[in-house]
Parts: sequence; structure tokens; C-alpha cells
Amino acid sequence: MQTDLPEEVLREYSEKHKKPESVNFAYGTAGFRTLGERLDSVMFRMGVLAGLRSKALGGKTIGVMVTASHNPEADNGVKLVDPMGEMLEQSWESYATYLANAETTDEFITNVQAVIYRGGISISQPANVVYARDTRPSGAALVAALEDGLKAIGVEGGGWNAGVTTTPVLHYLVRTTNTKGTPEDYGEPSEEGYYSKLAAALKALLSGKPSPPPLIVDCANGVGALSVAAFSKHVEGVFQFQPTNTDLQTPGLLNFKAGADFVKTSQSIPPALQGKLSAGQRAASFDGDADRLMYFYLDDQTSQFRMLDGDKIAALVAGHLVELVNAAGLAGRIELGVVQTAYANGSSTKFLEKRLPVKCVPTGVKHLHHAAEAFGIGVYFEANGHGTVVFSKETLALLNSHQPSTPEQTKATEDLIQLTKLINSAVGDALSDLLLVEVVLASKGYTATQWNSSYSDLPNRLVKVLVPDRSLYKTTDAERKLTEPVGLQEKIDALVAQYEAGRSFVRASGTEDAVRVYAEAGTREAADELAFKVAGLVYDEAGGDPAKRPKEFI
Ligand SMILES: CC(=O)N[C@H]1[C@@H](OP(=O)(O)O)O[C@H](CO)[C@@H](O)[C@@H]1O
Ligand SMILES: [Mg+2]
Repeated sequence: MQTDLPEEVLREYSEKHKKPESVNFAYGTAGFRTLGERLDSVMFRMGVLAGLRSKALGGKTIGVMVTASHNPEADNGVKLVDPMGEMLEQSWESYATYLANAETTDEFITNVQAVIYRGGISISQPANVVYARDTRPSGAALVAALEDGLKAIGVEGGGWNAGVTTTPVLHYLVRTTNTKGTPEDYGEPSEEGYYSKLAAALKALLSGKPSPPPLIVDCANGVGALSVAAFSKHVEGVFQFQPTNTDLQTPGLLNFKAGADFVKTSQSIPPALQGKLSAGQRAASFDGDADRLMYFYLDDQTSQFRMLDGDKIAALVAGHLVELVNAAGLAGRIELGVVQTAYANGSSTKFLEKRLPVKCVPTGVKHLHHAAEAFGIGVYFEANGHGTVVFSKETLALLNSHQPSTPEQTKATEDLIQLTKLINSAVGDALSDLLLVEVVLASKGYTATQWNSSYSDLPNRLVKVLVPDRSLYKTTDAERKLTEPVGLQEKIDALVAQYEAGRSFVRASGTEDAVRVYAEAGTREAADELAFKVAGLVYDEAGGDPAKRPKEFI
């Protein structure tokens, strides 16, 4: 049994993974994320931190995911996953940044000791870690650095390598490992267990309903291609995928003009799908680590591209859950709610607020997830397609003990129970969310057009502004208002007031060195104009170089 910090071992390994000079790392909304070639020392140190986190929790299994999600192929990143499959607790994010930025091995050891002291960690506790990576070319070497960290801190068996898989699978493995044999048992802790669980729930939910049409899925040339291929085998004859953008060999293709982020930001169809979609036929896009989902189709009348984003998914799913809860005879006994961020389309918020409680929280899945847990059933989605549904313990217990009094109530209760299995409540999950959408559409007999007709999105525009110091931008009211720089919000308000149905807000990105400007308004032209006016205002107020001022800024 380990009783002291294995300082010599740590020192030896740390010398093999030196921090690059003059780089400052920050554990942000999505963990560490930058060029893959810069991350060797960070990976090693996150191996050590994952071990410490596990020891701090008495040996519970901690997850480590090596991915940069929708970022370009040359980037990579790492995030730690807490025992129930949720994001790393906030106080530990600062430990991560603290360890990552130690300039030397000596400083690193000192910082490790400080973390042990501050976290009240008993080093003699066991440590268990499961880790995985996406398909990025830099991933294998970075995992080797991570493994050195796990060994150095004494993780049992050097950790469990789950190989190349999606972010949601890794979260599932963490949760199932930690709940095995407990009342909160979440399934078999294996990738096969994950596919089997989803497949069984899907079959139960689709039974007696018309089969959904084969679905084109854009896998962003990333790891989602592997999970779609593996899952397809479990649902033969029940559900058919037509995977595209599945090239994992050709360099440079990951997320390139493909995937959920491309669809959301360009508001257009990925080029590889052009000519493949017939009018009205729906298709879906995953992002590079398969935790985000976007749907789209071409209008039956005009062949125009129509996007069904996270807000539309939330509206569809929440509406269906409300109906099921009512049909099960459980109205008033389960509180349903939706959680959004300021980026949710104003029309979606209006639509939802008429039907159920809606909460707005700051950007970042951990905020959404946490707020959703306050509801009996909490539906949360970011507009970019990252989200899921969480069920409280009380709701799960109620569903399992409920005595329906009519066949309709029995059916609705069974469907709700199956949905708790189909949905990956640990984290946003493109595959599980896709199946959820398909089940809801099949239940309602809806086409993409019918789904889209629930409300019309307000035209919107998202613009990035490069400023010398984004840390100067402080917000309040779930990021919808700036408190600093002082006076800027009033100027934004004055611009917004000129537009019908206008809304705009400004905040510093947590993942990029930029400030984001969001605007929406009654027409496309007005939304663009408002966004570029606010962007110009932010740029000028920050003292931006007039010679470098982007020409679209007004
Ligand atoms: C406008 C937007 O899409 N922001 C994204 C982006 O955060 P920023 O803090 O805006 O850079 O990355 C986050 C992590 O993936 C995601 O949670 C969030 O929704
Ligand atoms: Mg992602």
C-alpha cells in the first residue's frame, strides 16, 4: 500500500514530460484544449491529477477523455470525468490549471503536494481511472504521456484503457463502473454493454410503430463513424443508418466541412451530403467526439436548407415527455423543466415557456446539467446540439412503483421507463440523442417538416471579435448582460432598441481567445446588421487597430 507520495517516481517521469516554455494552460469549459503538439506535459500531469481525484474519492473510478471535439484535426485536449459521468467538480479545475502550469519538475512536485494538502487527500487510498481517446493523429502519443502520469501516481493496473471511442461512451463507462451492483446500477461497464442497452431500449420503444426511414448520418470523419458502425450491428432490421463522412484515414478531414459544428456555424449542408438528400428527407450530423447532434433537411417546396438544432431537439423531446407523463397519469407528480443558455433562439424560449418552466444558465454543459438536476425530469440542450435529459432519483422510483389504471397509462409508463434507458443521462450523446429524436418522431408520426413547424427560428448571427484581453468582459444575468467594461452594455442596449425582436449579448469565450457577439432580429438582414454593429462597437471600444478591423463590422 502506498503511504507517501512516490516523489522519486513522479520526478523521474515528470522529467520525460517537460512543460513547453511560455505557454499558459487553462482548464476551461471543455478541459484543456490547444494544438496537440503542445499537450504532452499536460497529459502526463492530468494522469497524476486523475489518480489524485480518485484517491480523494476513496478509489472511485475517474474518467479521462483525450479529445478536442469539433476543433480542427491538429488540436487535441483532455477532460476529466467525475464518478457519475459528470464534468470534473469546479474546485478541481483550478488544481488542473495549477498543475499544468508548473514550470519545472520541482515546482510540479510542490504543486502536487499542495493539492494533496488542500484536497485533504489520503495518498494511501486506491486510485482507479478509465481513459479513452478520439481518432486524432496526436492521440496515441498523448495517451502514452497520460499513462506515465497514471503509473507515476500509482493508479491500479496503470488504469483501464478503453481505446478509441466517443466521449459519451467514456462517460458511460465511468458511471457504470461506479454504480455496478448499487441501486443506481446504470448498465454493463463495457462498450458492448452501452450498445446493447441502447439497442434494447430502442427496440422496445419502436415496437408496434412504423420503422423510421434509413437515416443519413454525417460522422464528421471522426470516432462517431466507429460507434455508428458498431451500433448498427445491434439494431439490424430495426433501424438503418447510412453513414457518411466516415473517412478516418485521409489526413485533415476530421471536422473539415463536416459535422455538427460545421452545420451549426455555417447554417448549411456538409458538402459531402450535397445531392444525396431528397426533399424533406432528414439527416443528422455528429461532431468529432460524438457528443453533439444537429438535424437538417431540404424544404419540400423550395429545397432550401433547414436546420433543426439543439433548441428544436429540446422542444420536440420536452413536448413528448410532457405528453407521456400526462398519459401515464402522473401529471402534477413529476416536475418537468427545460434548461437553456443565452444562445437559445428567442423563438424556442417563447415556445417552451408557454408549456413548462424554462431556466437560462451560463454557457457550458456543467451549468446546464446541474440546473436540469433540480427538476423531476430536466431537459437541457445547448443550441449547438449538446444536451440530454436527466431523471431525478424520485422520478425513477415513481416510474418503477407506479400502478397504472388503464392500458394507455401502462403503455406511457413503459415508454417512459424505456426512455430512461435510451437516454444517456451522464452527458450529451449524439447517438443516444439521435435515437431519442427518431423514437419521438416515430411516436408522433412526424416528418422533419412537421417537427420544424413547432416554431420559426428568429434569424441570428454569431460573430467572433478578437480583443487584447477577453478577461475584461464580465457578465451577469446568465451572461446576458455585461457589467464590465463599464458603459458598454448601455451602448449595446441602444443598438438593440433599433431592431424589431432584436436581442444581442456579448461574452468572453471559455474555449477560444475571443469575445463572442450573438444577435437575433426579425429578419436575416436585421440580425446580421445588429451583430456586425455590436461587433464593431466591441472592437472599437477595446481599442482595436482600425487597419485590422474586419470589413464586415459596421
Ligand atoms: C456559442 C457556443 O457554441 N459556445 C460553445 C463553446 O463555448 P465558448 O465558451 O462559447 O467558447 O464551447 C463549449 C464547449 O464545447 C460549449 O459548451 C459552448 O456551447
Ligand atoms: Mg464534442
